[in-house]
Amino acid sequence: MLELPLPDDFHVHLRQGVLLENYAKSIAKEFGRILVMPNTVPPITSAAQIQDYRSQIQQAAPGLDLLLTFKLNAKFTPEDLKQMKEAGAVAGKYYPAGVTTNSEDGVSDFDSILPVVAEMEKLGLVLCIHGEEPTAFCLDREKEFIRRVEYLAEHFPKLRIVFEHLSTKASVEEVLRLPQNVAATITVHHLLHTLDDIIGGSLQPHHFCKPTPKRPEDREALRKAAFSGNPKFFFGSDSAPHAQSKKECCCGAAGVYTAPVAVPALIQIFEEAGELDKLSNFIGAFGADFYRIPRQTKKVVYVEDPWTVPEIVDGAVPLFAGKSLKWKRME
Ligand SMILES: NC(=O)N[C@@H](CC(=O)O)C(=O)O
Ligand SMILES: [Zn+2]
Ligand SMILES: [Zn+2]
Repeated sequence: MLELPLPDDFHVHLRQGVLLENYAKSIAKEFGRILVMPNTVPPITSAAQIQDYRSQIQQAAPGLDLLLTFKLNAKFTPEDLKQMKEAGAVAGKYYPAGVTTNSEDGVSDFDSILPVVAEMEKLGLVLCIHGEEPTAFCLDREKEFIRRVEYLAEHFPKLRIVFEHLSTKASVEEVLRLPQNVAATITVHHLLHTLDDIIGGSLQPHHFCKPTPKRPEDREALRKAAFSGNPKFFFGSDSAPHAQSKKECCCGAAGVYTAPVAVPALIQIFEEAGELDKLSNFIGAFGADFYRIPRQTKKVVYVEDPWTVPEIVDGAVPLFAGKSLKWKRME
C-alpha cells in the first residue's frame, strides 16, 4: 500500500472537439490538477479561448483543477497578456516553429518575442518552453536550444521559466547551473526510454515523441534529476494522445499517450530505483511550489494489484499497451 498526494501533472495535452471529453475524463482518474497545453488548432491565444477551453474541460471532468496556458507569439500586447492572465492563464508556452505537433505557427524569430516575455515577467506569468532549435540536427535540437534558455534566464531574472520535457544530460546540467527562476518537467517516458525504444529494433511509433528520447547517459541524467529531491525538477507527463491511425502511418504524429498509466508507471520506476520516498514531492509538491500555488492536501492510495493496460484507450495506444503494471489506485 502506498499513500501519495493526489498527483499534479504540469504538462498535459487534452486536444479539442470530440476527443477532449474522453482525454479529460481519463486524466481525471489519475490526477487532481493539470496544466493544459495550448497547442490546439487554432491555438489558445486569447482570453475568450482560455475561458471557453476551461469550461469545455470542466464540463467533461468537473473535479479536475485546471491551470490554463496560451501559445506565445510576438503579436501579444501588454493588454492581451493582462486579459489572458485575468481569464486564468498562468503561463505562456513557447513553441519554436515546426519542432513538434501543431507548431508550424510557432516562434520563428527569437528576438521578436522578447518584448512579450518582458511583459510576462512583469505580470508574473510563467514561460513554459519546448526547448528545441528547429534548424539543428534532430538529436542536437535540445542541446542547441540551451543558449536561448540561458539568455532568457539571465535577461529576465524574475521570469519563472520551465524547460519542458527534458531529454538530455546537457539540459539537466543547465537547469542545475541556472538560477532559481529556472525549473524543468520530466516525463515518465523519458525516464524509461532511449532512442533504442523507438528505432533500436522494429519501429515503435507509439514511443515516438518530441523531444526524442536519446542516449542511455541522457536517461540516466534524467533519472538522477527526478530522484534527486531537487525542487527544480517536477513531473509533467507530456501525455500527448493521437488517434492510432495518426501514429501507425507514414508521417506519424509525435507524442506518447501516458495519462492512463503515468502514476502506476512512476511508482514502479521510483520503487525499482529504491527512490520511492522522492516520488511524493516530484508529483505533488515541487511543481505547485514553482507555480506558487498551494500543494495538494488530498491523498490517494495505490495498492499492488497487477493489471493489464488496455491495447487502446480513448482511440489511442497508451504507453505499456497490453503490458502488466504492478500498482493501481485504490478506489
Ligand atoms: N511531445 C510530443 O511529441 N508531442 C506533443 C507536443 C509537444 O509537447 O511537443 C503533442 O502535442 O503531440
Ligand atoms: Zn513539447
Ligand atoms: Zn507537450
